[in-house]
Formats: sequence, C-alpha cells, structure tokens
Amino acid sequence: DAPYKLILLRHGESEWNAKNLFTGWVDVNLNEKGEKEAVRGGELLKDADLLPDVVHTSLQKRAIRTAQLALEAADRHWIPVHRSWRLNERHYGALQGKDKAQTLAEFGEEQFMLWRRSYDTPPPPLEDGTEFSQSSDPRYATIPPELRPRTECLKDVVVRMLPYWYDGIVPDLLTGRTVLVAAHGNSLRALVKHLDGISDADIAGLNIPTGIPLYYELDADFKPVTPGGKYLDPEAAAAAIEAVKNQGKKK
Ligand SMILES: Cc1ccc(S(=O)(=O)Nc2cc3c(c(O)c2O)C(=O)c2ccccc2C3=O)cc1
Repeated sequence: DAPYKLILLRHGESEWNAKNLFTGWVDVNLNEKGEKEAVRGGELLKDADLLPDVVHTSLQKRAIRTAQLALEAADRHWIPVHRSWRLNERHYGALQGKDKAQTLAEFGEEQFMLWRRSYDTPPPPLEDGTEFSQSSDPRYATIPPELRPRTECLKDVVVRMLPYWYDGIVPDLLTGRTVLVAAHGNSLRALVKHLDGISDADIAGLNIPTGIPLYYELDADFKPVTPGGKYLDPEAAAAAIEAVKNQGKKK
C-alpha cells in the first residue's frame, strides 16, 4: 500500500460555535458535544485499526483536547505530541468575538459576502490589547512580533501553515510513522488545498466535517492516492457536508 499515512481530524463543536461567534485565535474550549465528537473520532480510528504514531496539533485547547480525547479512545495515550501556532485556526481579525448579526450590522452585507468567498481578502486587523486580541498571550511570545497575525485571509493561513507541513509533519511521514493532525477548519483546509491541488477559487467552498477522521494515503511524491482522501465514516461525512452547504444558503 501507499508509503505515507496521514489522518486529519477537525475539532468538534466549541462553546462559541454553538453561539455562532467568529472564534479564530480566541482560545475557547470544546463543549460537551465537541468532546463526544472527539471520542467518536478516536473510536473510528481504533475500529479502522488506523493507529497514529505521532500527533501534531495547534496551540489552541479545542484542538489539543480533541487530540487527547481521540488518542484516549484509540488507546494511544503514549504517542508524542507536537504543537505549533502554524496549525492554529485562521485569525479572524476584528471579527473575533462577533456574531453574524453584528458583522452584518457593522460591515454590511456586500462586504460580508465578499469576505466569505474571498481567498486573499482579510477582515480588518484586531488592535493589540483589545478584548479578543492575543497580543499579550504567553504562548505566542516566541513568534517574532512582526510575524504575529492580527488578521488573516485563507492565503495567509496557507503561507504560514506550509513551513510546518514541510519541516514538522513530512519528516515524521518519511520515517514511516502514521501521523494524526488534529486542527481547525481553515488550517486543515489549507493543508487539503496543498495536498489535493485545489484552486484559490474552489477552496472557500470546501468544508471538512468535524470529528470524522479524514484518511490520506500519500504516494512517494506525497500525492493523495485517492483525491480528497477517505472519511472513516463516509455516510456521516456526506450528511455533514450537505448540511453545511444548505446552512450557508440559509438567508
Ligand atoms: C460566526 C458566523 C458568522 C456567519 C456565518 S455564515 O452562516 O454567514 N457563513 C459563513 C460566514 C463567513 C465565512 C464562512 O466560511 C461562512 O461559512 C468566512 O469564511 C468568513 C471569512 C472572513 C470574514 C467573514 C466570513 C464570514 O462571514 C457563520 C458563522
């Protein structure tokens, strides 16, 4: 079979997802539903006998705890964990902490729709020292201040994530390890865009369901043997993708 085994797992529902707030770099926790999704993800790995040898997560507790809960469910508590800001969710800038209504009211429908579909248009930057800013968060102290994002578009996420793919994850794959990446909707979108060669125009439309492991077998050139990978629960994944598509259409 293919030389490299990569599993992607998007964290489950968080306290702010349930309130439909832009979260980004705000470090909110999983809610109970999200915890259950993480456990189920681990059970799916165990049932498929797809046991990770190493896991990579972001610096955000909703991804860190998703990894922990999934590993416990797969009885792989002991494997090494590497954490990087480069796997963090996309920074939503001045939208962090706002809900859909506030965003529409503040920026108008047209700007909202433009942001939603765009690949390279970031929201306004979030001012250092404001309520939902991470400017004084110790976990980012090691990032040179000029590199620290205050807002991001999807293109920015691809640019800051890829160095970690090449320097942090690929070496583990090259040593024959099965790698689990437990991260966020947009950081995983960035990785899938790179792996499957998805266009700038199409990537905004790609949704990765939460809590269902997405398994990629990569060939010697790190190309997916099956484009788009395989979800370990295809029916649940198809239903979740359909639901998000309809939710997006809802006025
Ligand atoms: C917090 C929240 C607001 C709006 C929605 S939505 O139902 O309108 N769908 C939606 C909206 C957006 C987005 C989105 O993916 C989405 O499904 C974005 O990606 C986005 C990126 C940068 C600025 C704004 C947006 C954005 O408004 C979902 C969640």
